[in-house]
Order: sequence, then structure tokens, then C-alpha cells
Amino acid sequence: MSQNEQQYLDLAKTILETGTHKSDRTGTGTRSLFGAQMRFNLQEGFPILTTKKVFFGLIKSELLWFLRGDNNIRFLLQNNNHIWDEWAFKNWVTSSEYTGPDMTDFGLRAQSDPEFNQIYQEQKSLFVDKILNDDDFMEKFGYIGEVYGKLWRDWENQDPMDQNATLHTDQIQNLIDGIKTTPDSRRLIVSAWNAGSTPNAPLPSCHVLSQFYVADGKLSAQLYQRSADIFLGVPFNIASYSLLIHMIAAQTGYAVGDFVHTLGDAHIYNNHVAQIETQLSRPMHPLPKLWLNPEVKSIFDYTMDDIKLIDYTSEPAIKAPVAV
Ligand SMILES: Nc1nc(=O)c2c([nH]1)NC[C@@H]1CN(c3ccc(C(=O)N[C@@H](CCC(=O)O)C(=O)O)cc3)CN21
Ligand SMILES: O=c1ccn([C@H]2C[C@H](O)[C@@H](COP(=O)(O)O)O2)c(=O)[nH]1
Repeated sequence: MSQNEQQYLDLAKTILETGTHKSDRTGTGTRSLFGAQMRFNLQEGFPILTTKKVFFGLIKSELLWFLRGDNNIRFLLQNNNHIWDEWAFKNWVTSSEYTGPDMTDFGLRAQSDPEFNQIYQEQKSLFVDKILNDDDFMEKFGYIGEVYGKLWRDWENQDPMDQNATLHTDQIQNLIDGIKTTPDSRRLIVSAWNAGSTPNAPLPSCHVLSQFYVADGKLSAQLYQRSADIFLGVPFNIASYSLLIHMIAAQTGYAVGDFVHTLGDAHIYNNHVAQIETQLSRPMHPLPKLWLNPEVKSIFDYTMDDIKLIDYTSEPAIKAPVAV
């Protein structure tokens, strides 16, 4: 039995049983707990859930997208990954250039009104087609703002020594260099929260700050996640950061240690309760292993085919609506 997965199931159960009923930005309603921590020992196996199928391809393409420094959804769409569509779509339908059917509150209305849902799905697939095929449209409406990828690879700020110069910081390259040259450092930090610009993004970064740590020949990391959708987002976040630790460990010559996952507002949406109860009633399977192509010599050169899960068996996927 995997202690790694058990912690997730225990946290979900605690939130179901003791969480505060709390309204939220999306209008869905949640049960919420403030402050929680899980620790995944990456030596135990790769911590992807086995009590439901988690689509690892989506996790890989999202992480490669962050590592490209990309904050335009075209790359995701090219990889058949639609997990960010709604937030770029929201920008489009609230812009003055959108003249189609009214999309106010599309996330909630699509769940309760089948007729509207059909119109919404049509508009979304037109949007996706245009992001993929129309460069001008993609440049205007494909971006999700100053979050993750952009801040990881190209954090811009004014040079304090020269008013007319802008500094560009590659936090991931600095992190790799830092781990190689000063592994004892307590400053191995990646931030995805620029207080000036991030709050204006369609969805301000949820995984806000991570710290890396080297001891006993092993690389660990801790993530502070300000807001955590326990059923849909957190399984992705656990696998994504675990994959990132493996990739950075491979590039810096360390074994993998722990992924420590610290959550702020940890919530289960009211329309995920039945799904999580189903999941809690299921058996666990042994955790898979991760394979990374050892020929890859830079963190920025991994492709989809260089990353594989070995022996992933799980219970079937469970569908749930995402709160927009
Ligand atoms: N409410 C909410 N929860 C999130 O987890 C979340 C957001 N919003 N907004 C931005 C990103 C996008 N993320 C998402 C979005 C959707 C799924 C999702 O629907 N996952 C399905 C599979 C989807 C598919 O096959 O395309 C799942 O079963 O895991 C997961 C993560 C994580 N984030
Ligand atoms: O990586 C992610 C991204 C998003 N989420 C969830 C957490 C919340 O349910 C929403 C964001 O809503 P806010 O009102 O901005 O907090 O998305 C996640 O769990 N993981």
C-alpha cells in the first residue's frame, strides 16, 4: 500500500468530514480547510494517483510548456491538452472583439443548461481552432498572463541601477546553476507570483513558490500552493512537481528525495463530492516508476517521448466539471 497516495486520500476525507462550507469566486461552493501538508517520498515510486486514472500526457505537456517559458495555450493545444482552454476563452469572450452569443458565466451555465452547453462547446471549439490556425488571433487571445512559464523563464524587472534597462531573469537556469554550485544554499527559490502583474492574470498562479533542497545526495522540493482544488488540480500538481524534481535531479546528478506539498485553501468543490466519495471507496495499486531519457543533457531539451511512466495501473478515470 502506498503511504504517498494514502496521505492524499486522508486529506480528502478530512476535508469532506471537517471542511468549512465556504463560497468561492466561481460560484460553485466548496468545503475548505486552511493549511495542510503532504510529504511524498519519491524513492517509494512515482506519486501519481492509482485510485483514479490521471492523464500523465497532460501533466508532461503542461510542465514542458512551463519550462519553455510559454504562456500561450497554442503549444498545449498542439499537444491535445485542453486543461487551460477556459481561462484563455474567458479573455476572448469578455473582449470587445467578441460578437458571438452571450457567454456570461459560461462555466456555471454550461453545467445546468444543456442547450447553452451546446452553444458554448461550439464557441469554444471555434476559439481553439483559431488559436491553432490564426497567428494574429493567437497573439491576441492565446495568452494567460504573467504566470508560471513566463515568470519561471523570463521574469522582467527594471534594473535598479539603470532606469532605462530591463532585467530578464531565468529562474530555472539560476536554480540549476545554484544546485550545482551551492547545493547547501537556502535560497534555491522559484517564485511564480509577481505582485505587480500576476493578480491581473485570467487565473493568478496557484503554485506560487517552490524551494529546492539538497541533502544526503538527494534533491527535494517544497511547494506552497495558495489554492488547491483537491479533486482535479492537486493530482496534477503532485505529479507535475514530482516530475520536475526528477528532471532537475537528473540534470544536476542527484537522486530524488521528497516532494513536500503545502496547501493554503485546500478545497473540495460541492460538485466533486460524489466523485471523491467514489474514489475513496476504491483500492490502491502499486505506484509506477518514472523513466527519463538519460541522453537528454539540458532541462530545456526534454520532449514528450523522453518522459515515460512504467507500469502505471489504476482504477478508471472519474469525470468532474472544472470550476471556472
Ligand atoms: N477550478 C480549477 N481547478 C484546477 O485544478 C485548475 C483550474 N481551475 N484552472 C487552471 C488549471 C487547469 N487545471 C486543470 C484543469 C482541468 C483538469 C481536468 O479536467 N482534468 C481531468 C481530465 C481532463 C481531460 O481529459 O482533458 C481529470 O480527470 O483529471 C485538470 C487540471 C488545473 N487548474
Ligand atoms: O495548478 C492549479 C491551478 C489551479 N488550481 C485550482 C485551485 C482553485 O480551485 C482554482 C483557482 O481559483 P482561485 O479563485 O484563483 O483560487 O484553481 C489548482 O488546484 N491547481
